[in-house]
Amino acid sequence: MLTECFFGFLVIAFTKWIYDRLTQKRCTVPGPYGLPLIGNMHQIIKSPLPLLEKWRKTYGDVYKINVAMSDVVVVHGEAIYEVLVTKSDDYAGRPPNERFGIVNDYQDILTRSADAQWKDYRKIAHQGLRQYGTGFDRIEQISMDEIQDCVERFDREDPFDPYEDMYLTVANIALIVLMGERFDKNDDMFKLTVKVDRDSLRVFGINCAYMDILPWTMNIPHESGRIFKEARVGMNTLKELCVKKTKKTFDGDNLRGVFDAIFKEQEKRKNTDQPLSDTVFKGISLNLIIAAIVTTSTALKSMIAYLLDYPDIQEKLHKEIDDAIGERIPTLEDRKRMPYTEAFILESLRFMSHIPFAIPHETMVDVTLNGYYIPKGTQVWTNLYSLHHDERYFKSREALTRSSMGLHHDERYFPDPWTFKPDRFLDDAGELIPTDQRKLLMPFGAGRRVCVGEQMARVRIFLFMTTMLQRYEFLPEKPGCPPNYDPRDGVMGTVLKMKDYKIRVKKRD
Ligand code: HEM
Repeated sequence: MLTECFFGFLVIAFTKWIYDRLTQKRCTVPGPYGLPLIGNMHQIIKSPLPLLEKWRKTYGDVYKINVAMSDVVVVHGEAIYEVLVTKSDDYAGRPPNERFGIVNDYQDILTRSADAQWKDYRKIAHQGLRQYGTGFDRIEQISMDEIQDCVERFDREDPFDPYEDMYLTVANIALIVLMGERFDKNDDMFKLTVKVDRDSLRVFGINCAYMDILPWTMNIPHESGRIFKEARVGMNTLKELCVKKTKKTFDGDNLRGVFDAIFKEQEKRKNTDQPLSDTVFKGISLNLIIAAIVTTSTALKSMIAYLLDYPDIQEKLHKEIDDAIGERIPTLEDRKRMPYTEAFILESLRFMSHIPFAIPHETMVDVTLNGYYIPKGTQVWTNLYSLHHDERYFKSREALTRSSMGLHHDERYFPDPWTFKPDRFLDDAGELIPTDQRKLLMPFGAGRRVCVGEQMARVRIFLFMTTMLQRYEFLPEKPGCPPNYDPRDGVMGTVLKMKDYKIRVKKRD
């Protein structure tokens, strides 16, 4: 029966493929040939980053591959700026793939194409996050307690892997910010959050992309199918729990976190012509949880690794912290007076580019990009990883500034985009170069679909890093042997991570 279904599916899929090719106005973007049905999927599953770079060199900044029977236009270089920023509206769709559907049936921010509802969902999330940024002093206090506890646990003699501790701390901080509550690591809510986060990472990785064309494989008993099922059940339970718990304990005079702010908005909209349904509330809640944890914790993991190889950079960070903060607890206000630390964070986000292709976009109308015709409904990947290591822009501060201002950018300097160099984001006076001069740095994406949690992530990273560096000097497990933090050797899943490593710490006087 299973075999018959499979062959039945192949015949239908093949007929559709032929039909599409004969009837549609074709995308004129060039690209490598793939196999029937699976396209180039078998090639990119193994190590997509170097392969996409190879194709860029062959076909140019805009080329087409085929993944799971869909054309995917891959964009590199400054064309990314056109896709994400200058013609943002035209590219602000999301492909309606099967895996996206399990998040909340497209009734959420992350997976929904840009329409009036999506705009409204983003507004609701922003309102909540903004209130947190300005109003919730208590949250800052509890988050800092959580970070301090984590940093306290680093006080060990033996070498240790800092990641798990940081990951759990970031997860708890996300829950504090969103729900206004600090959870015990053994609390069911906390354990479920961590499980959903880890399962979704596996489900949305490139090696589960085949489920988009073979959705029935989600239901057959095999390893990925099992994870998929667990992820779906976990997500449903978690979002249900978040909304139920928020409503049950809500006190309008004492907003505890972002979900309270969203619930308040829901109450306000009751009996209006724009109500906020529980389904959407759940979708937004789940988005904010799953997007917040692994991104921020993997970023912290790489940041510590760079310090181990660059004692001089670590020394500059220590000095800035000593001068600007001293021994008191770091605060958000300190960021303004700490350009070197900010440059270090920007360079770290550039260097690893943790979400290498952003999240897939889709064209909302027929478009022309670099002279090629791309029909409405085509999937588009913006290769931020490649952009952030593109020698045309990241070889020197001058090149970055010039290209960001739209001036010529094709001179060849010595290649150093693979060198970790916070100074590239500082001017001659040691101040952070203005945002409009680093437009091609887009670790959070840009334009209409820019990351909703950018500010929250940057604040968390700043507070975490300054608290750790205030207390310790970070050293490699074996003197003179820092871990391999080269992104080209990173582990590629939904996010790009470096491999695990151990550190030693020395308490600072
Ligand atoms: C270092 C941490 C983070 C990085 C590097 C990061 C990066 C990104 C990127 C590249 C995108 C895709 C943009 C696009 O589709 O073009 C994105 C989207 C998103 N991020 Fe983040 N993110 C981080 C942290 C967070 C946090 C803390 C939250 C929530 C509190 C969050 C919530 C979201 C949401 C909801 C979207 C979807 C936006 C949309 O589809 O309109 N992210 N992020």
